[in-house]
Amino acid sequence: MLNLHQVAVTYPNGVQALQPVSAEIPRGRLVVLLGPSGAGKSTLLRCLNGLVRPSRGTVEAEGVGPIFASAAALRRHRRDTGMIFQQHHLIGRLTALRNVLTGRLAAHPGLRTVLPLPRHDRLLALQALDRVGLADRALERVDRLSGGQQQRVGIARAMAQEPRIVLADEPVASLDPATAERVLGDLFRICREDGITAIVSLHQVALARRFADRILGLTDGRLAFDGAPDGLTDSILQEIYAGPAPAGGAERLAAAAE
Ligand SMILES: Nc1ncnc2c1ncn2[C@@H]1O[C@H](COP(=O)(O)OP(=O)(O)OP(=O)(O)O)[C@@H](O)[C@H]1O
Repeated sequence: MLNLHQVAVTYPNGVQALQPVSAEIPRGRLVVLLGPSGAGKSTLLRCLNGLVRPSRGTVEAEGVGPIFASAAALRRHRRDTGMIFQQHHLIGRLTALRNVLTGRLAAHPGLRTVLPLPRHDRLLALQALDRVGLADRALERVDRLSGGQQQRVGIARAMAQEPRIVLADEPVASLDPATAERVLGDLFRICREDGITAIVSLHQVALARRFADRILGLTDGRLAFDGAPDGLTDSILQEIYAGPAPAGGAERLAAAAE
């Protein structure tokens, strides 16, 4: 379970990126964050992984409590939380397996991180690659893989961490539509199989409808929609993407609906 209570963020430059947002996300739920550029999706994800400390409000995680209460709480929460990024943040010259193994480092604090990881970790990493269909590419340099395969390695790295929660910031934004759908399908399938809570920001409404149990729609830092995909009507989409200002609204809505 993840609980956001009145979470608001104002950056030091005065930008109010998030107005008070509250949401309770039960364990295992697959949540998609939608909203136009600048709506606050990344900021919300950064609050959920502890990279941005909210100016107001609290974030609570199951088994941890308020994640900003202490350095130990934040560490515990981060250990439970796998991250997937748009540009994957992989190390190109290392093999897929070595990249996935970095997902195991958090399980070995201190000196263990400079020693070879135990066989158990290598097995977990290989299994994670197998689940995204890349076991046979385990020993290949990551920079020789396609964009979709690299993002699958990113997913495998997050899964090797054995997380309770996965946070992904536009994980398929740089992939072609067919690859994006397959990669996202893999991510949500694994999360569903393992009961992992997933919170994923996307720009594609169709993919959100297809994969999410629940959609959070942000506009101008405000939660404009919180519900099942069925409830995401055209007028709500209009509100999320077009916002109160008409300039450019129709184009943004059309682009998002593609
Ligand atoms: N580190 C920062 N310092 C100051 N302002 C920031 C910072 N990060 C984001 N912002 C501002 O906060 C607002 C929300 O940005 P955020 O990146 O959360 O939106 P987003 O919905 O993820 O957008 P995108 O889809 O383009 O990634 C924007 O106005 C942005 O310019």
